[in-house]
Amino acid sequence: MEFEAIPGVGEKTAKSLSELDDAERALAAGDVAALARAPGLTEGRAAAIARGAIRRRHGDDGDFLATDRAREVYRDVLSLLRERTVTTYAEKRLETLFPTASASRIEEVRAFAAEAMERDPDPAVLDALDGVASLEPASGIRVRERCLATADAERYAAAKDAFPELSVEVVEDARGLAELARSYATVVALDEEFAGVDVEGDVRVRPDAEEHPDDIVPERVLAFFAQNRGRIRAAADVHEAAGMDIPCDLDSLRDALTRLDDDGTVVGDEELDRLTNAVDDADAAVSTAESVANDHLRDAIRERDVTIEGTDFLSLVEQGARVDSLLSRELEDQYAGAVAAAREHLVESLSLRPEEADIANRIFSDDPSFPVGYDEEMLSRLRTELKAGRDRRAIRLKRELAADLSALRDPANEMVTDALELDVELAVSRFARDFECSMPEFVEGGDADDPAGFAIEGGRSPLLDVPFEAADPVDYGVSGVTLLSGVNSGGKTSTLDLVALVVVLAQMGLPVPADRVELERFSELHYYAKSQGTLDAGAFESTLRDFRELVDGETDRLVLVDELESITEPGASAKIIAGILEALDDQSSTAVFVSHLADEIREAAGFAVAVDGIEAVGLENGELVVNRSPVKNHLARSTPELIVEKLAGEDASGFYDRLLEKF
Ligand SMILES: Nc1ncnc2c1ncn2[C@@H]1O[C@H](COP(=O)(O)OP(=O)(O)OP(=O)(O)O)[C@@H](O)[C@H]1O
Repeated sequence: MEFEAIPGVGEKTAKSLSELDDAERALAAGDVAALARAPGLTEGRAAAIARGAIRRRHGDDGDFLATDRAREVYRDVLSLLRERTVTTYAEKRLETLFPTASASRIEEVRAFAAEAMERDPDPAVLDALDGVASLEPASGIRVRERCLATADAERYAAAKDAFPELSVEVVEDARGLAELARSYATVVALDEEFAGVDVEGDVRVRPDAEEHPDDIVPERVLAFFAQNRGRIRAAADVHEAAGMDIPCDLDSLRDALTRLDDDGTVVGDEELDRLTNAVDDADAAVSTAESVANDHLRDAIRERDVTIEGTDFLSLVEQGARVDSLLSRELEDQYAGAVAAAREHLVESLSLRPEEADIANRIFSDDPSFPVGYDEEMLSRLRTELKAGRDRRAIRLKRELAADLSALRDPANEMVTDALELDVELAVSRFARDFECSMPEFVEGGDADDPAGFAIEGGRSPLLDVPFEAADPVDYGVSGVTLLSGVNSGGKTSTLDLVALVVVLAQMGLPVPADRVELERFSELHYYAKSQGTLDAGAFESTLRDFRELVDGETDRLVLVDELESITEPGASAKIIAGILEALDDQSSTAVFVSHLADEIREAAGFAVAVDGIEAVGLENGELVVNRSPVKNHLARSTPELIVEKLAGEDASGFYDRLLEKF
């Protein structure tokens, strides 16, 4: 696959993607977790790459969100969804959802969302999700006691690539191999021709090394599991809490994980512990054993009366004999007892096995001496023997555990990926539940004269500045081009926001916060927020240029414009808006223009522009009581008109009545 052809993928990223097994499948599936496993790719980058690949697959040009305000609404939607994730992965994965005009993409996400909405956001599952994150390749492994050896330059380069944790050495012949075997505990020869070569040391011939990396470097899989242990355990907990299918035997997985230390060493093996302790304690034990022997002998001497005949004594003195000979003559048994006690102490305190005890016993000599001393050389032999035993045991355990864990690597990856995907689904499910959503229905686009537009029943926007529970449900539908009039603060802007939100969600393939929604599949969303006041000539000109583009291009757009009149003086505004409406009407767009100049625009327009109105149903304690659902084909009375009307009712002078007639 040509990774460079994916938008935003440079050469470096393309290279790291191509190092990934199965990158094509991951891209096609938008599998951010798998993509994030490529060297040097973060989840955020992976999400962007997946988004590009998805767009390409569905022929989406990425133009759906055509204005800043439209993009803002999408960002708000993403925030609402992201707030409902537990893992960073799910946050990033949600960014692969985007509004689009592509029917196939919408359908794909709708199928996912429909399943997601069935998911039960059980607090126990959410709790367990807290510890889950994408698995990371093991890092920081450096094995010094093992090396690879080859006589072949190509093989050398390949092995260096495949086994960055090991030294790779070039050897010419058996002699070279023998030399290496002296510096490394284990040498793995890669060339077939070394089979049967007889050299001293631990030399293995493995021409198939690259196919069995976990055999050659068991540290790799051990470090992978050690470094990702928390995440894997959490993913297993998620599976149990959510009742998901588990792709391996959990007890064996958990058991294997408890046999691993954080740094990838194997723990919990009695024999290894015994050997490790024996190596560590050997010096101290010998020194204690020495004291034991000396105490023993001292006590024995103290308790004994040594009788020696004068002639014997004289001859001893004349021979220049030292106390040793006296010892050997008179106290042989006592010495033997003392040494036996020392040996017993040594063997017992180090829990030595018979072969090891044979060496240990020779640390104390059978020849009597006082004080009792020990043989340094023998002690060093014991130490070497114990160390070798310990290292053999450790590597054997590593190999065995690595073999168990190798088989669990795929299931562990699968469990973590599934748990992370579950978090994405649960975010959608919680969104749908929190905002009482339903799945929108797409209807055919209608025809040029009568676009299908949208129809919302019981829509409530989670983006309002009031709590969601306090939002009044809004019913509103538009097909074709419409003006939306209404009292100040009646909810016109909020209505446009709701329409934009619903359409963005629907075209992302997601459920919408309404009882029922029907809409056509719009080609683009153009949403213009209210301008902050009269524009200077330059800004006004560029706004007009924007609208020139708006009326020229794709059909079936949804255009939402909030109080465009404020950009310039009212008379000119009405004429400009009327002109834009005419052009939009010609190209079967659906448009809602919020305006206080509905009458003037209608007059200036060359066709019958529909006007809907958000009405105040009255004044209550000086506050407007508003019906938030726009009334179709109804020019809403303005706030001033309502107030004049109220005053007219309270005043008999006739002044307010005459004012009222002017409206
Ligand atoms: N559906 C609703 N439910 C509850 N409150 C709402 C709803 N719609 C709007 N509001 C409240 O009314 C306030 C004013 O709404 P909005 O700004 O949309 O009115 P507007 O008609 O656009 O005002 P203006 O005439 O100033 O442009 C909002 O800030 C919100 O608090």
